[in-house]
Amino acid sequence: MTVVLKLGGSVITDKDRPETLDGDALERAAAAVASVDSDTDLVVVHGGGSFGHHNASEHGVSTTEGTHDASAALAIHGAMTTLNGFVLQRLLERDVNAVPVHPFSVAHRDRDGRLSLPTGQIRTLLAEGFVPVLHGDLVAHEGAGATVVSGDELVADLATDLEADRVGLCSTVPGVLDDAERVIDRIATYEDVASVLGESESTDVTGGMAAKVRALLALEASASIFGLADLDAFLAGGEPGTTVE
Ligand SMILES: Nc1ncnc2c1ncn2[C@@H]1O[C@H](COP(=O)(O)OP(=O)(O)OP(=O)(O)O)[C@@H](O)[C@H]1O
Ligand SMILES: C=C(C)CCOP(=O)(O)O
Repeated sequence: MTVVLKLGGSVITDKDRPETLDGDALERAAAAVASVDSDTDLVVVHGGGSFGHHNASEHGVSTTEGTHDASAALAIHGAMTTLNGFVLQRLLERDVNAVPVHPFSVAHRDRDGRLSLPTGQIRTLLAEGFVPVLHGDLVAHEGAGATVVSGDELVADLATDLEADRVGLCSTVPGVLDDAERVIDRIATYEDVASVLGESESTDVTGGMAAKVRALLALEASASIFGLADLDAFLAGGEPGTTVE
């Protein structure tokens, strides 16, 4: 069983305060990840939250607007590796065999923005009993310098390439909400939800919920979007929150 799990940056950080961790939430997420049985091949991806988005926004960098300035690139990538260090540390404290995989070092986009993410190292790490931990990052982008890649995009690529059985996005909301703030149970087409989908309420250069749903609709496997309270339920095999088919 292969599971790809994204821990939303908005969950594990305080998204409104630059470079501030939500230690309690990260602790809860780490405890949930530690409960996954060792037969499961688990890949964790985390987003940026208040690490990465603020830096990217300050430098005018997004998934389509790039930079050729190495110090800007280092500021954005550095914020993400700092957060990655905190995530790894919390996972290791819970005896999760977590190791980092930094997309900036391995992935790239072509001129049309199409992402290539090699997965040989991830497959090998999984086979050797590790839990690879990737994160939203910068990637080399032909003709644009370096642009942002969101954790959601990485999840979609990984899920396809690794033929994941289950895909989960743990966010700060309990699922995709309708205009009465109720969790929508299932989404089959973008048109079903286009009118209620918005961007993130905080600084977010990668498109918030709308981009998430688009990325998940493109997948073969069905995927769940849920809140931290439902992370245990998802990892235990349930389908909490919103299922994107
Ligand atoms: N219809 C909707 N239902 C739920 N959330 C929505 C909706 N429309 C917009 N949003 C926004 O999308 C946000 C979730 O997307 P966001 O990208 O911030 O989450 P994340 O993946 O957890 O964080 P990050 O991108 O930092 O990793 C919610 O906090 C909310 O502000
Ligand atoms: C802003 C950067 C560098 C990464 C964003 O990743 P996301 O939070 O998954 O959208």
